[in-house]
Amino acid sequence: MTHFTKYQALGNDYVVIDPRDAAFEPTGQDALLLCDRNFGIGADGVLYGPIGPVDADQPVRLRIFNSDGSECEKSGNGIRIFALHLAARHLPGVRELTVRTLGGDSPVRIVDEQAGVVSVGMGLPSFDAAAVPMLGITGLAVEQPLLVDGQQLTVTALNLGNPHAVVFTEHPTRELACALGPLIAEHERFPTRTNVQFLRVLDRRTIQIEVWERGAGYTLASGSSGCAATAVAHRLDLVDTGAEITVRMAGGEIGVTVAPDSTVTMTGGAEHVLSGTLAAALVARLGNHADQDAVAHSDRDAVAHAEPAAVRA
Ligand SMILES: N[C@H](CCC[C@H](N)C(=O)O)C(=O)O
Repeated sequence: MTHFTKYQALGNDYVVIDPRDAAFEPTGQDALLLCDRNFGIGADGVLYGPIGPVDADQPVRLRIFNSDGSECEKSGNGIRIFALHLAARHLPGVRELTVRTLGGDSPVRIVDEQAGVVSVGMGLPSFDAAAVPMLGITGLAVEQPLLVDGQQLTVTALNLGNPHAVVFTEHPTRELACALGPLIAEHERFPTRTNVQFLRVLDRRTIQIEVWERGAGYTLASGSSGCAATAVAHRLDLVDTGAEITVRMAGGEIGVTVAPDSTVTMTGGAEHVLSGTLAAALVARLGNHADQDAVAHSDRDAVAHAEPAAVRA
């Protein structure tokens, strides 16, 4: 029996596959199928962990996949969700732990398990173009011109474990995110693609963003995006240092603090939505099973081709 759980954080939803419940380690193709809202469970991404021993004093390993099957280095909402899963299943009563992803180690504090409130140290942003990576410039990727579909935009790009590109706008809307997001996310100057935020600073303690995620498309919220946008507003001295900045997103709000040394901390909610069991026929198509037959492959191809064009547009 392969069990899964599903959580959402401000409408950004993740399927959690726990190695204790699953006889397979998901591949990108598996994530694509699990995230498919028609052929699978439906989610913006898949979290696979804890990988290896679980000990509150040691970093706990997590792999993160986007809904297009790509693996990403980090997810702010994903780490908060994973922390709640760990607290519920593996580390009852533990309030502080470290989550290790491809994007580095994130210190986590469970502020209120009942309410699902978790705080995550998201690290130090790097605005160095080489670190983002953003091609075509040397030095800082701050307020750089970017030609998108004949339009000259100004973007500030940064790496916070994963890549982000922030565009200021007076009117952050879903329509704008869906129109320009994919063009920036897939722009040739971002060789590893990028998450994209459309940012409006409302006052020195409040910002608003709309998000186009690399590998997932339009999402209602993104933790790392909220942190990236706050870091950009902070870099340009538009928000206060050391104060909790409220980040408004379509699915809800998180709080982000930029410390005097520029490290970023995020606090926000998440909740367990459902637990379920994957059907045996579906499980047979997941993981690196030696017995996969041609039918299983063609099924998965069908799912891949059924992905909405917008996801990879
Ligand atoms: N939803 C995530 C972002 C996932 C990042 C992913 N889309 C990528 O870097 O490819 C978050 O809350 O931070």
